[in-house]
Order: sequence, then structure tokens, then C-alpha cells
Amino acid sequence: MPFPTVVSSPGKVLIAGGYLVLDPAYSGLVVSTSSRFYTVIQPAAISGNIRVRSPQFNAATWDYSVSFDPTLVQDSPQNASKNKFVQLALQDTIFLAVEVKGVQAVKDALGQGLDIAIVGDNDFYSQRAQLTSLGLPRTLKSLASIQPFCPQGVTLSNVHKTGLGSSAALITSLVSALLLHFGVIPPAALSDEQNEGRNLAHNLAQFIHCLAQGKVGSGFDVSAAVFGSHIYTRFDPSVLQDLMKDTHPTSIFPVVSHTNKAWNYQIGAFQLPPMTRIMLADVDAGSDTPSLVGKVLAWRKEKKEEAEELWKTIDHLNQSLASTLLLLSSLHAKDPESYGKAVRWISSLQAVQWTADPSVVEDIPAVSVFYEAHKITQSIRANMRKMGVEAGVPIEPEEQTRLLDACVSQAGVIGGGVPGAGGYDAVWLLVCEPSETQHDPLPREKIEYVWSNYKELSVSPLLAVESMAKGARMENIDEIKGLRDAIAL
Ligand SMILES: Nc1ncnc2c1ncn2[C@@H]1O[C@H](COP(=O)(O)OP(=O)(O)O)[C@@H](O)[C@H]1O
Ligand SMILES: C[C@@](O)(CCOP(=O)(O)OP(=O)(O)O)CC(=O)O
Repeated sequence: MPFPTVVSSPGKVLIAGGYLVLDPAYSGLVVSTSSRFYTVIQPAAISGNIRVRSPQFNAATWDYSVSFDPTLVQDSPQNASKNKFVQLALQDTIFLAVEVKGVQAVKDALGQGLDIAIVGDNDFYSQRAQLTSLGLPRTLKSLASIQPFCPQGVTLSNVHKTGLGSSAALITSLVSALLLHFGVIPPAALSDEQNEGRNLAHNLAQFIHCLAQGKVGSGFDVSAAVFGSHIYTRFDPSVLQDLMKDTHPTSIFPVVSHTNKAWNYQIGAFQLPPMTRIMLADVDAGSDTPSLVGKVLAWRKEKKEEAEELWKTIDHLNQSLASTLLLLSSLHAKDPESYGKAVRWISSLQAVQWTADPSVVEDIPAVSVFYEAHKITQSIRANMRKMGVEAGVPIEPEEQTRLLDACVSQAGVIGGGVPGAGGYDAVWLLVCEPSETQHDPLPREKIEYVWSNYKELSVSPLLAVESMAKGARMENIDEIKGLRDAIAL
């Protein structure tokens, strides 16, 4: 591969399917974000070594020595801290490369040593402090004006994350860039949608992410980082059983290979409808996802029947949300003009008013489909609240209900909710984004106003929209604004 090798991977928002997606009988609706992690591989003059740098953070340089027979990637004793995610990504990707390409090919590709820089778009980390220090209001415009890949002024362990899934995006971009660099997958693997190379990158990234986290989760965050937005059905964790043992396996390839039928995840086609936009906000109050998950699963075990009924109801709604949003895309494809009319119509009205005029409903079919999507998102919220109440955990706590109600009642807002496991820390909304409108302000601007003036909770927007590029991709460094400067030595 010519230098520099650059691969990016998107962040994620699970808009439906929290908790359910842990069970292979159900699925989740995951939207990948335009906000991405970037891995840049360049040659370095540190023979036999790999230096990894995260220039957005203080004290974030890690040196590794690589040795062969057996393949080992070890922390330099001089490293000020450990980065388990990075070390495991290097160890197991290089191990796999040796297995597939042989020791000599890997030595050649390592050359005189590698410099690997990793940066994440600003959205992955809270920009509140940055905005305050610049005296800027919490708006999309302010966020767009901040330096790309802005230094955070803290160590990685002290950063305030926004929930886009930094570790999954990081692992996926790092693993894919290394696979490309060592020639294990061809560049086309990261331009075509689904293919052998992309599937291999997925399987390896899932394995490494599980190892680094010390558990096998549902994996929707890694699969979004690899494949982009989709309807995700998880894999059976037994596929990783042999690789997750304490002693390092003698071989990884047979397990992570695309030919291994034990990988039974499913990736269903999904994207948000045209002329809409997802809006995300970070709410300044954290929740502890693992403890929420533990309690919900304990309740499900204890109250089997009640839980199964609720799971089925929510699943039915989640599937309907996916099919209704996909139907909107197909209505757009069939008749873009009529679809555009629908978006302009509903952009100036609250959802409860969208279908009030029977002649509009008849003339512009997309209007009632948008209304259906609105009703489904509201029902999903109601049922997730029920799950929270029954399990005794704050999935959509009252403070978030009030915030979401204030947003969903604005003109042109289709729906919203608490992403993933829920809690206090984030909200998502789907709003209309008409290309031209007589009605000022746009739904997006109304929401920005609600958020910036909200008193009960401190709400800060993220810049992300949906990523239309399907997952991990190879980049040209000069096409990514600010990337060259951010990684400069
Ligand atoms: N910019 C970065 N550079 C290097 N490692 C990173 C970076 N961002 C995240 N990580 C790794 O990911 C870990 C965070 O993982 P985790 O707490 O699971 O976060 P998340 O929920 O965002 O995935 C960090 O401890 C670090 O090892
Ligand atoms: C409960 C879940 O289904 C969803 C959690 O989704 P989040 O997006 O809240 O996850 P984190 O990035 O780990 O904070 C657990 C899972 O699927 O892993």
C-alpha cells in the first residue's frame, strides 16, 4: 500500500432495539454517523517498532516492539500508560497477517517501523468546555467552527465521551487500516459494500473489541463501524469461545475467516429517508450502561412471561419503524416531487396536525407514512419507559421524557428517543430537512433553539448526520479537512 494508508470508520446510534439486540431472536436499528475515527499509517524511523499516537490527548503515545516466532506485539517499558484496545488490535491483526501472508511479507510491510496516528471527529468527545472557552453558544454552527480533531487537553481516561462508540470505531479503523497495509485485504474491500475482505475485517474487529472489553456484547457498534447503517441481528457468541480463552490461540484465521459459517450475524439494508436528518445531543448527566443492562437482564430472567410479551411488542414496533422509514425512501424514489411536497407540508406543522386535512392525505401519500413513523417512535418510547419502570432502571427517565416531549412537539419533527441503553446521557431526533422552504426557521433550527434554551438539563448538540458511505472506507488524507495538521509530528 502507498503511504499514508488512511482508513476511517463511523460512529453509531442505536435508534431502536436497545436490550433486545442482545438476543439473536430480535434485532436493532443502527444508524452510522458522519462523525468518524481515522487511522493514518506512515513509515517511521524506529526500526522494528510501531509508534501509536493519539494527538488529541495528553500523554497518548505508545511504543510497541514486534517480534516473530511467535508473533508478539509488546508494550515498550517506557510507555507512560497502557492502551489495551490499541495493543490487542496490533497484536491480533499482525498475528493474523503472519498467518495469512507469512512472516517475511509482514516484516517487509513493517519496513523500518510504522507511525500510526489515530484521531476521532470532535463529536466523539464532549465539546462543551471548548465552546465555553471560545465563548460560543451550543449550536451546530459553533461546532462546525471548532478546529477539526480538536485537542482535548486531558488524558484519554479523563475525556467525556458522547456515546458514539469510540472504541468500536477506533478498533475498526485501526484493524482495517492494518489489514490493508499488510495486504491481507485489497483496497476494494473497503470500497465495495459487502465482500470477503470487509467481512474478515468485521469478524476480526468484533473479536478484538470483545477481547479488549473482556466480554462478548451484541456487537452492533462494531458492525455499524464496518457496514454503516443497518438492521442488526447479532452473532452467536459461541463463535468466539475458543479465541476468548486465557491462552493465546495458535491460529485465528479459521475463526475470523468469512468462510466460517458460525458467524451468523445478519445485516439488513437500512437508511434514513431522504430530506430528513438525525439530530443528536449529549445531555450533561452520565449513566452507567453496564449497570442498566445488568438490571434489565436480571428483571427479564425473573419475570420471564411479562418480559417476553414486552420484548415482542417492542420488537414488532421496531420492525415497523424500519419498514415505515424504508417505505418513505421508496416513495421518494417513485415520486420525488410528491415526496418533497410532503416534507415541505409537514415541516411547518406539528405531527398531530399532519393528517388533519383529508385532501392532503389523499393527494400526498407520504404524509400519512411520516405520521405513522411518528406514532411508532412514540409507542417505542412508551414501551421502553415501561421496561424501565418494571425493571427499576432509568431507561427514559422523566427528565428525558420532558426534554423529548418538548422536541417532538415542534413542527417538522418526526420522532425521537433515548439511544441504545437509554439513561440520562443522550437523545436522538429525526427531523424534516426540506431543501427549500418558505417557512423559517427550519425544524433543525427550532430544535437547536429548544436545546440551547433548555433549563432542566444541559443539552449540547453533536454535529453528526447519517453517514451515507457504508461503513469503513479508505480515505485520501488531503480530502479530510484538518487531518494532515492534526497528525503532524
Ligand atoms: N482517540 C483514541 N486513541 C486511542 N485509543 C482510544 C481513542 N479513543 C478511545 N480509545 C480507546 O477506547 C477506550 C474507550 O473504550 P470504552 O470506554 O469502551 O468507550 P466507548 O463506549 O466510547 O466505546 C479507551 O480506553 C482507549 O483504549
Ligand atoms: C443495551 C444495549 O443493547 C445497547 C447499548 O447501547 P449504547 O449505545 O447505550 O452502548 P454503549 O456504547 O456501550 O454505551 C447493549 C448492547 O447491545 O451491547
